[in-house]
Amino acid sequence: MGLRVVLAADQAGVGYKDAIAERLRQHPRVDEVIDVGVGDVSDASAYPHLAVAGAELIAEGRADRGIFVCGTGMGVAIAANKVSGIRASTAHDSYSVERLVMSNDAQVLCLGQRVIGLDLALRLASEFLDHEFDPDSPSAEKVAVICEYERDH
Ligand SMILES: O=C[C@H](O)[C@H](O)COP(=O)(O)O
Repeated sequence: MGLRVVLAADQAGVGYKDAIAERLRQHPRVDEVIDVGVGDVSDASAYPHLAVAGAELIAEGRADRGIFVCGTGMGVAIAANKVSGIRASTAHDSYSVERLVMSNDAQVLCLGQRVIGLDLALRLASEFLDHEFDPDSPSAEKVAVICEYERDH
């Protein structure tokens, strides 16, 4: 089965979010693109509303991965990480995107529209979906520490 990918952005990230949506509809690993908004640049909803809405879809098992965009990629990451079970980070280079999945088993990649160019954002979004966490790798027990903390607090 392919991936269900949820996209979210505030008005500072909606341009890249829409471009990524178009690109991901052609991605061989993507079955479904779920867009939680904002719909256009006139919507001034604050980034935490969109990031939390997207992260909740993943936490509820209704999406597999998320790509969230704001001005820097940092606000949506901070907000998404407040949703229990979600691991999200900004990553603006290929190596970090690879390790975001392979080391951290993150479900959400966050990008900053005011920080990187569109071509790089599109490439990183695609690469993020090409990586698959190995639950038998040595990284798994480190991720488990995060999950245990969340469960116990
Ligand atoms: O992290 C926050 C985002 O970059 C957001 O798009 C812009 O937030 P600001 O208007 O508070 O700078």
